[in-house]
Amino acid sequence: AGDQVTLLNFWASPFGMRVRIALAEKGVKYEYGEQDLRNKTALLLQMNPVHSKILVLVHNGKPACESLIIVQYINEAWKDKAPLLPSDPYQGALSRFWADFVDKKIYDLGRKIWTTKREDQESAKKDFIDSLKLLEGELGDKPYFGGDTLGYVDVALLPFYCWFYAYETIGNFNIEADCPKLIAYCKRCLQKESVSKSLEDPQKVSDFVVMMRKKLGLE
Ligand SMILES: N[C@@H](CCC(=O)N[C@@H](CSO)C(=O)NCC(=O)O)C(=O)O
Repeated sequence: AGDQVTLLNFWASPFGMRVRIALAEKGVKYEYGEQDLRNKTALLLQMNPVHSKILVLVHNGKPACESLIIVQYINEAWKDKAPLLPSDPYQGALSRFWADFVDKKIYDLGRKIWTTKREDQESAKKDFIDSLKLLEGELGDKPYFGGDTLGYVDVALLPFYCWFYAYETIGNFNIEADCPKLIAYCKRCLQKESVSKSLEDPQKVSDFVVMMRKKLGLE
């Protein structure tokens, strides 16, 4: 029998979408295990005992945790197609730098936009746009961050595109107005099936965030 691959995930998680894109790029079939984060199963706690978070990739019974580590694992475990990282060490370091930048900035600033109000939200919006502009500059005129094919940085960043509508709705701003080239890049990448089938519907994500804000007493 072939590889036994299971994903312990939460549908709206941009981290989960990263791994879904990577697995699709590699053509790896997997079982999907949606997790209820308010009522974590023994399996999730057993597979990620340190953070007890999603997502976890379980490959032949062995768990891998942390989305960017999982994407690198996928790239090494299934080498026969769609390399996600350059073989050149320096280019690899640059890719890891920008994926780390996404990890450090985009999730936290995006979360700040929907969990704060007034001046806190305004400063989060500014920092968020500043971060996207840096990424837009790094992309330049390349089709993908790593060059001619979809790679590690694209996998790290693209999932957040389906959260942009939620950020814009709650923050009352327009990302495309400030970062037209980055939005054009996101839309172009969505034409790839590995991306379109891994990202969730922006309206569904936005509805989820509004529900979370109500639960947090922010609306
Ligand atoms: N750095 C990790 C983040 C995972 C995470 O935040 N998972 C969240 C849901 S998605 O926002 C999670 O599992 N939260 C549940 C909890 O914190 O109890 C990664 O890259 O995989």
